Amino acid sequence: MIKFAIEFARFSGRRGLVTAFLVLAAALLEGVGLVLIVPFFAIVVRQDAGSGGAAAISRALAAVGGASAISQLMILFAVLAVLVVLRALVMYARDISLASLQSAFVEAQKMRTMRALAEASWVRIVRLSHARIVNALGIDSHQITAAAAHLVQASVAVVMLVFQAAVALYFAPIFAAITIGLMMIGAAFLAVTMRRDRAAGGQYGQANLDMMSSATGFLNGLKEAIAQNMQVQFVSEFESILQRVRFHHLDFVRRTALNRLVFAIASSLVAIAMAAIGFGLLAVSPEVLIAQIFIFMRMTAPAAQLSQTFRQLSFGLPAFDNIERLEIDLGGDRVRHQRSTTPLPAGPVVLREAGYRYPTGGGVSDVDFTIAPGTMLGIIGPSGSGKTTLVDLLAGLLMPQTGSITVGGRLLDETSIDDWRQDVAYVAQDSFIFPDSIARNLQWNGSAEDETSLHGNALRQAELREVELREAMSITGLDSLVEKLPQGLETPVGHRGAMLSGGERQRVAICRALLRRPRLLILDEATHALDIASEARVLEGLSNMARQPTIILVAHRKESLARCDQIITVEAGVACVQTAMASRARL
Ligand SMILES: Nc1ncnc2c1ncn2[C@@H]1O[C@H](COP(=O)(O)OP(=O)(O)OP(=O)(O)O)[C@@H](O)[C@H]1O
Repeated sequence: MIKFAIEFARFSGRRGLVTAFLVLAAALLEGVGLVLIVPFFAIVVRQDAGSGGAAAISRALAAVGGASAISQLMILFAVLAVLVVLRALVMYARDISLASLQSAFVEAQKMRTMRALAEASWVRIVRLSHARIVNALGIDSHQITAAAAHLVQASVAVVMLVFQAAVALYFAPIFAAITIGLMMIGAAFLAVTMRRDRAAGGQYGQANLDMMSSATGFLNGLKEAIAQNMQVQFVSEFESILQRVRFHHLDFVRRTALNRLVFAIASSLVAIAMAAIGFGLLAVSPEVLIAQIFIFMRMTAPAAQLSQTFRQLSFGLPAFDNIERLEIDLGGDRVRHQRSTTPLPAGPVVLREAGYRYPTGGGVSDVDFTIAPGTMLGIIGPSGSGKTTLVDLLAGLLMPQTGSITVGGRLLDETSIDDWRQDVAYVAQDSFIFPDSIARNLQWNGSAEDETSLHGNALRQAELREVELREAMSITGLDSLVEKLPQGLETPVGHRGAMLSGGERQRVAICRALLRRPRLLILDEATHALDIASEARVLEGLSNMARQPTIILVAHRKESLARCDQIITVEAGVACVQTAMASRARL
């Protein structure tokens, strides 16, 4: 909790100080209103306010012209009315300030998680379940929003309580001391309960994560599930997880409600005991006794609030721990290397004894070959032989554990990898398609803005982009598809491109990759959904491009590799190079 509080305080900075000032001002105004209760009672019951602070207020009222009880009451009402308005204004500013602080904090948390995800290495990302990330940005963040609110409420309650305790000590020292003593005992019990609440919050968080995993699993396999009538299984699994979520939540709510009930009963009993002792044993005057019991009751409210708030905070804190663990798992704790701004030199991609092995033993070793710029390299091999690992090394998703990869003579390492990725376009066999129009999907290519636009020649740039778009659409055959569609490029493609065929989705993905103007285009079984003739047309178009990128083509069909200048056969993690002639002869 202290860690969370420190992080929140550090984030809040000057804005936090202003908010704290408003919180304090609201508490002070509440306390001043409380002080006026004693003279009110004194005036109503009789004209003697006793001694101490109450008498001082009474004397002050008399001095400002309140000679009679009625005029003193009128002055008190006027002061109270001003205080109520002032307090309402301060609370208005306080609530707005608190809410904006709280949402800014949660927004910053979410952005940190998103950045950690964006900057994480591929090795770390593949180990994580998507549900964990979605859960962190959804339910966990929601819990943190609530925890931040509870932290602020707890600070407000502490300030109010301290102030009210000071007022109570001044007006009714014995009763106030008894109340503070009782609160200390309550605090000791609270510490024990908070540990239990934190454990309950952890179980609740785990149940929510399981729910998210089940939902994403179902969504990812929706088609297969429906086709095989497996919805019932998913639904019943989901239902049992929901029951767990409900159980942990209700258990916590039940315990906090019980806590509130016990607190209310105990404080009422203490108030009755105070009245009995004060009136019977100590012979305290009725107006002073009523005022003191009133003050006691007012003190119990922030105390009860404080106890509830601390419990809610403990219940919500595991979400903060989850996000922190997620960021560590994503590598958020590691120091980012300084990004290089130097483009990689032109020249071949050279692999020298490059290797990458997963802890399970899979991967590739001792890979040696050179890819000349503008050539087409084919990669073939049985399933699980290491093709994807080799491609991930070339794309810079994995760093070689042994040997090296150079581009134009420059070593691919942490300092050059971002520049290299700028030059790479990667198309997977099931590329991601956004639930938007074809045009919007093509715009998501991440290419750098053309230099000409920086010099104000936007029209020229638009013409260039138009020419490139037409060329890319013609190579991929997307032009004839778009012609047939009633809304053309503006046709929506549905969730994950469900309104397109597998081959059409691949055409969109390759077209999008070409618009990136890549230096290296990786087609990782990216044409397998096209029929042989269509695939041949796309590959022919690619090899006839005016500015042909270096192309790496991973394929299972031997026909797909007919245009390759070089073919790598990967078997059990060992890559064997064949020249074009030899490889075509073997195919
Ligand atoms: N993230 C990973 N962690 C552990 N082992 C992995 C990981 N990714 C792949 N492997 C293992 O490494 C080996 C090579 O996998 P890879 O994906 O490179 O093969 P592939 O030739 O691309 O297979 P396919 O044609 O079926 O896609 C396999 O035995 C696989 O189980």
